Amino acid sequence: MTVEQTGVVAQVAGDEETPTVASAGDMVKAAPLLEGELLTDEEYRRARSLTALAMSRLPARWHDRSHVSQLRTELVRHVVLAPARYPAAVTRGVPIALRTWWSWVSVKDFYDAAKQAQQLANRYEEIHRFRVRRRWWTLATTAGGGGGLTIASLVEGPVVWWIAGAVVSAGLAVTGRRKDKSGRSAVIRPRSIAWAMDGNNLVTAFREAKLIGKDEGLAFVQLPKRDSAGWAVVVDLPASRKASTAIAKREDLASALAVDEVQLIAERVRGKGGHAGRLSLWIADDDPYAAKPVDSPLGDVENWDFWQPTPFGTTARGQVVHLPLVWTSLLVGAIPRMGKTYAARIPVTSAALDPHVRLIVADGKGGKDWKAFELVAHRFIPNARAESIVRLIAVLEEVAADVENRFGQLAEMDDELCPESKVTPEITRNPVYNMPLTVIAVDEIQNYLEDETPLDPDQPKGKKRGQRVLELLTFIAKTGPAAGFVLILATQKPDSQVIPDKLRGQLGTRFALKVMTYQASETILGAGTYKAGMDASKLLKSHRGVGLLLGADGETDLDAGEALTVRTHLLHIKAIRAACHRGRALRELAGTLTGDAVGERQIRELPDEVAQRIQQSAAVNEPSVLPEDSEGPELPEVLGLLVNAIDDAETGLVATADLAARIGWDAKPLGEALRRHGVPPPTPSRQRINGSLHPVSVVDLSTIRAVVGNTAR
Ligand SMILES: Nc1ncnc2c1ncn2[C@@H]1O[C@H](COP(=O)(O)OP(=O)(O)OP(=O)(O)O)[C@@H](O)[C@H]1O
Repeated sequence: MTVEQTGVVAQVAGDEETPTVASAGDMVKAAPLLEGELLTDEEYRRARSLTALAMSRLPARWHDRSHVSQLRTELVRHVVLAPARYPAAVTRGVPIALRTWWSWVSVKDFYDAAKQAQQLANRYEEIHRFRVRRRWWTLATTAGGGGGLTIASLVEGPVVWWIAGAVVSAGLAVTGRRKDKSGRSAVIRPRSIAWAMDGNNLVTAFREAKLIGKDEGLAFVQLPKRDSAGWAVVVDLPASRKASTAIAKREDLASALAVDEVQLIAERVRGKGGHAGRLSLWIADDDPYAAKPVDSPLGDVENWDFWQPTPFGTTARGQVVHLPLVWTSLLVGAIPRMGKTYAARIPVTSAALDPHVRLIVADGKGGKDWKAFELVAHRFIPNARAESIVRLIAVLEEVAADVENRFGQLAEMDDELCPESKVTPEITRNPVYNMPLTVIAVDEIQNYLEDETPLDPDQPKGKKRGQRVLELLTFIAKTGPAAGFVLILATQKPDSQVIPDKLRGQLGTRFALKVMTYQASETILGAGTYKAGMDASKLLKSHRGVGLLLGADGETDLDAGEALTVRTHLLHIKAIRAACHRGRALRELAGTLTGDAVGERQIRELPDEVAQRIQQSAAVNEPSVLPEDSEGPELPEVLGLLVNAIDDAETGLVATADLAARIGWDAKPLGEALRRHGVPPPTPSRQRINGSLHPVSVVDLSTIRAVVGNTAR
């Protein structure tokens, strides 16, 4: 028996009766007698790594005790079925052997090749010579073999014939054996992961998933071995096969390996030692997200430096994922109750714990989820009621002015202090410059963006409040990061109407928890992510707090183009409140508690020149309104009618039939007229919109606007 202690391997002397000592009639049991050799830490480590190395050389199935019973079952099955299978295999083998012999004796390959090359007449004599020679060979072998066996049987008895028969029948059985197709049919029990990890089975799985061709194989860079609660293996795909394709087809591979896709973690090996065809697989024994979530370390820390990446969650393999947010912004999206607010609050809590961060929080849901941040927030918008939306607009205008102002200040600073026209930790922490890192968190952002109330009550057709919020957020997201502004936006309605491309494109880090459709997943993660195998609609509803994290702007350490599946740390409201109390105390000490948190609710007005610049920035992205007087003699009739029929706030796709009804036309002539006047249909031209059961013909309003704008110019 070996007892393992840290750094020590001791040998127990045996299992003899433990010595006892008699004292005053009592029998006292002495400690077991140990005999051992003391090892240094280094020797112990080396011994362990040699064992691990030796283990890794064994076939994967031998690592796993549970697999033994599966092997036993398979063996018993083969033995039981053998008496029935053997004669059948021999029977199948006879015609195959005869066919093969006939093909050889008639020199079929040579004959066919000559015929195909139209050389049969020239070659016939040669072929005939071969045929005669092979017939003689057959005759000689049969006669020789038969004669030899007859003589041997006269000497040794009939056993010779039995042996010869056994050999020939075994040969025929091998020829006629049914080549088991790999796959589930050959296995009567569910396959274990250890079984799938055996080299050949892994190659078969890759073939079945169509990740490699029938004749291709895998090169094992690291043989399958146990790695925490799962199996790890690194393979090189055949030349020209890409690891990214394998990642995109993870579900097919999981099916071929007979595991749930949540158990299969496939990653490219990058950097030194990696290349585009090197794939690392980790297959968890069980659902890695079923375990208890890890508590956030932010619950325990006294303070935090927001310049440092925030611990955000863990991967399936238990590695901690840190989220750097300076220079970038975060978008979190999911269906309700999947952990969106919990996820968004993690970086906001780390900001609350840094006394040099200015916090602006808008809670579009309006409840207690964000209330604790009122203790530290420079601006706090508690809900999405009318007065709150008006205030949010004013707050964002104040921020936009601050963004502009900071760039002016940075331009004036000496090169030593500001080498790159960007804020630095020194600048953001020094109250003299008044340029703290500023985190703007907006939960349930759709409740603000969908507000259709006109900004100016006297102009009912003018800009809507939602449009204004979008315009300001886009401006801040686009211009603000270098000046120290970070946006953290969360929504339970991730569609392109709510988060248009022009805003989403500015948010460099995206976290998609469970959503219902792959389109919603793409709205959060970005176009092309579904095709690359990133689909948050495939996440399970039981996996709260689990999402795909993608760094899309190269500013973070996250891999652009490859989302990481992360389960967020758990940070309950109680811990957040305590963190906010600590953050408030730290701010009081540093003299950085400002704004709403100390009752200073007055908001500065937006200077005219900044308002104009925001306007210009919004106009570059998309003309938000149709040209005022675009109804002129040169505007075709259909476009003239549409100018009046389309609301300024409307964007995106509209059903052609709907648009036609507004101007009293039929859909078909409208479609034809639009095409005639240079308004091409979107791709695809028929789509499901507004919950329609079937795809309907659609028109893109921005294309109409662009054509009207060009025609009217
Ligand atoms: N990392 C996590 N692990 C386990 N459970 C979590 C995790 N994060 C959040 N949850 C659980 O998920 C539930 C929903 O979280 P949250 O309130 O953040 O959802 P939401 O998406 O914001 O919902 P809603 O849209 O209704 O506000 C919470 O009860 C929480 O306990």
